[in-house]
Amino acid sequence: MELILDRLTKQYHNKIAVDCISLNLHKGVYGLLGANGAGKTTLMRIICGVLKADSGTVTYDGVDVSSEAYRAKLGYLPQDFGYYPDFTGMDFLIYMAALKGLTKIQAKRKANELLELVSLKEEAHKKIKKYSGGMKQRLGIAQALLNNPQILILDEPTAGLDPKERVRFRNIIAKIGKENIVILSTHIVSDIEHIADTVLMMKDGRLIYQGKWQEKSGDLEEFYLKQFEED
Ligand SMILES: Nc1ncnc2c1ncn2[C@@H]1O[C@H](COP(=O)(O)OP(=O)(O)OP(=O)(O)O)[C@@H](O)[C@H]1O
Repeated sequence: MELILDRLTKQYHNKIAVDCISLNLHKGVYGLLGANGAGKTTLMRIICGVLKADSGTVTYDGVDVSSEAYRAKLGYLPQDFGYYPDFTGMDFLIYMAALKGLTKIQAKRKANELLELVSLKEEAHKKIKKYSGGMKQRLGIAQALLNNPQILILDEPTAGLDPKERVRFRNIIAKIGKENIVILSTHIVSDIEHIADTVLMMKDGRLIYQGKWQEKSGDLEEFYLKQFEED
């Protein structure tokens, strides 16, 4: 299980959003930290194959990001995920499962299993427009897991969650990260300091820090703020 980013670069007009990023990722939770505009979304969209890099490659166990085989291993929750407000959580998952090629029976079984995982079983037959922000995010994670992905990409998944929802969310991610590669982006240090096995920090399109973060390394928030002090 190895995801390799090799010298990824992406430029918009005269702005370099991702600047020669190389990384080797294995099983575990990666917390991608960076201020607004650091390039997190651009990088994640490249890893998902939604956006093509100007140069560089993304491969998973040797399979290129542009291939169907790669996509089959990928789960993605974008920043602005479009839900269908009049669908129930269950209908939505079954619909998304059909789009991903599951049969009706598979879809039903998987939807039930995932609703359980994200603690939405009781709300499964409620319309999404009645869901709280946290419930929607959990449903978003569930849809990203429909194809049993080995790579799970979550773009700012904790935005707008209350503290209780954050804890619940962390527990779900920690569980998934035991067996898979999970990359989640945020600009909130406390979202990742307790669950990320590896901290990645981006600034101006570059990776300025990568590594484990433990108590003895000091205060992550302090370190993070220091990187942005001159701004
Ligand atoms: N489609 C685009 N056209 C032009 N510039 C863009 C485009 N998308 C992103 N950018 C610029 O590229 C840089 C990186 O943006 P990106 O969205 O990847 O950052 P981010 O770290 O995800 O920020 P945020 O947390 O605000 O989403 C920013 O300066 C942004 O303005």
